[in-house]
Amino acid sequence: MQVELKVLDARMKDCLPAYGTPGSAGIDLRAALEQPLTLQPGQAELVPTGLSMHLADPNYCATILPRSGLGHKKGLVLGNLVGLIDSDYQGPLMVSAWNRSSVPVVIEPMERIAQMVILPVAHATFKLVDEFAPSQRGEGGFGSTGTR
Ligand SMILES: O=c1ccn([C@H]2C[C@H](O)[C@@H](COP(=O)(O)OP(=O)(O)OP(=O)(O)O)O2)c(=O)[nH]1
Ligand SMILES: [Mg+2]
Repeated sequence: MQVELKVLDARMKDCLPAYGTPGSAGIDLRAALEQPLTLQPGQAELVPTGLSMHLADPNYCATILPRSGLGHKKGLVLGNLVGLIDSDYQGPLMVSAWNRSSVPVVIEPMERIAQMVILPVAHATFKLVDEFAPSQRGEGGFGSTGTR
């Protein structure tokens, strides 16, 4: 699919979003910062990506996810846990960077801090009923199947 993209920070022209390998699901997003940003333990800040994007097709959305290495090793994850980009959103793409670790984390300008995955979306309509057709699970949930 082709998606319209605007470069809001001229530095991004030299590193337009792209899949790292043919099999990559995510596109890394960079921090369009003027100077390094230090996040204290527990601190979250909105970091601009220097880009805006218009998916336009309501059958798709984009999600912003942590990068595994940063999330696991440094504790740099997302303040909203997962970012959801609506197909009609045209504003600046932002990353809520959250330092969930117990030591300060420094984000360098243009560092790849998160990744974006574009996903299909189903739009439901809801039909009110009094009873559901029986299913194997029924109302069991929240650990009802045990751990082994
Ligand atoms: O990590 C994120 C999450 C959201 N957005 C933008 C795109 C998205 O389409 C819009 C609204 O996001 P969402 O619906 O999750 O936030 P909300 O708090 O419900 O705001 P709104 O009332 O604007 O829908 O904000 C980002 O740039 N980065
Ligand atoms: Mg919303």
